[in-house]
Amino acid sequence: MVALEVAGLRKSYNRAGVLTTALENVSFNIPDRQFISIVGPSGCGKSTLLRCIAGLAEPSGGDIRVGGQAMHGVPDDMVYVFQEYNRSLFPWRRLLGNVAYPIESRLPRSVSSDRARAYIKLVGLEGFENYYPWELSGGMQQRAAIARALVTEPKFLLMDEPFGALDAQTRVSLEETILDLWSRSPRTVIFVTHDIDEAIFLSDRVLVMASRPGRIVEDIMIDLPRPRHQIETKEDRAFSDYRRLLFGLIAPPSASTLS
Ligand SMILES: Nc1ncnc2c1ncn2[C@@H]1O[C@H](COP(=O)(O)OP(=O)(O)OP(=O)(O)O)[C@@H](O)[C@H]1O
Repeated sequence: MVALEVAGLRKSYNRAGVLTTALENVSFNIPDRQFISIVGPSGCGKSTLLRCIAGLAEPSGGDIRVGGQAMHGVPDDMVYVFQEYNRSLFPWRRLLGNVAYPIESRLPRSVSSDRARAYIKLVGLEGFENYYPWELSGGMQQRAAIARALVTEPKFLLMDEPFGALDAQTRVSLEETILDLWSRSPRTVIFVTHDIDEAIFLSDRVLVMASRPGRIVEDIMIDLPRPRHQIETKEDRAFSDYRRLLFGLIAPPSASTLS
């Protein structure tokens, strides 16, 4: 079943009379529960595309349909995880209060608290329920932001460079966590990243964008077995073939000819 349809999407920004076409004629469908990454050079419109899908930016043209329905405003069953984890948590709330926040007004307190504790455990933060965000490391804060996104059990998880500000080791560990969460409860994920290896490692499919205007130039199915492993998967010959293909599509010609 198609979870999301994007057809002829266009988005332009008018800033002080200067018109920037961030997206031009972007079209694709995402089946239910697919894990899809969007890669492309800086400024090609990845975040703009994600923001339009999330209802955070108004398209200038084209259609976005969620579950077959035209989208109006911010869809209920979609959550967004940003790169800036330190700005997405409430500093005055402890971890448990932060994670329970999206569900506490619509569920009895004991239910929301139990569910928040379950997600805190799933992201590996059990024992830290009473800590404030500023008492947690960057990786732990991003885990908390992921728990808070998932506690609503959304159909769609949208992530914009969620691990971009983390060190390499923390990033690897969070990639494992996201794959583990997704395998337990597959949902439609749209994941924006600059990192080609990360996109291949996580995804069922990678959309490649190019700039000026922002558009999709390639749509690649990633046919690697799951579960995936940091060592075995990345040593797979097919992984390096995808890597070479994507690098050639994204890197400027001078970089791809360097030896
Ligand atoms: N609010 C805005 N007002 C004006 N122009 C904008 C705005 N947001 C984005 N743009 C422009 O739209 C284009 C696409 O930007 P966008 O942030 O979507 O790209 P990106 O691929 O996510 O970039 P990066 O990888 O560097 O985060 C860029 O030229 C950018 O300058």
